[in-house]
Amino acid sequence: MIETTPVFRLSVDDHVMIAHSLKDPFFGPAQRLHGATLAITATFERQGLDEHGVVMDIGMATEMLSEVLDPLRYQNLDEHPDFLNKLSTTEVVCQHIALRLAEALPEDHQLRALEVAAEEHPRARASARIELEWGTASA
Ligand SMILES: Nc1nc2c(c(=O)[nH]1)N=C([C@H](O)[C@H](O)COP(=O)(O)OP(=O)(O)OP(=O)(O)O)CN2
Repeated sequence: MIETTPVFRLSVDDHVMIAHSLKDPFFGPAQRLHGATLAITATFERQGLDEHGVVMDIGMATEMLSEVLDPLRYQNLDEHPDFLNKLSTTEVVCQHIALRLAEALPEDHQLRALEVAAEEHPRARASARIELEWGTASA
């Protein structure tokens, strides 16, 4: 009989509309200013469940993701202070959201990782995963 405590994952979704330009010849026409609607999934991971039988409360996870996305909504990332002198690729946006979520977690979160995925269009997705150590994040 297998007795290992499972790793559980809870995911919540949201979306964010942004504009940006990717100022590197690598990106061809996307060097010009263009818009994107990113469908965001945040996944929280925990070994075992808490005393309520959950990874974390869905309402709390949904609210945290929404609050982290609020400063990005309808923004031109070329002008956003957190993306100055950065290429705001989907990967970099995922990293940014993941770090902000990690910072927003309560100190006693007991999670072991979180992951943020962004769907740029139905055929392209990127994600960033952060391993957590009880309140501290390592990228
Ligand atoms: N790994 C990534 N590659 C690209 C990203 C990204 O965020 N991560 N972003 C873009 C553009 O912002 C845009 O989403 C797509 O631009 P496009 O020129 O249409 O790029 P494609 O690679 O889809 O198509 P091409 O055949 O290269 O024109 C681009 N890449």
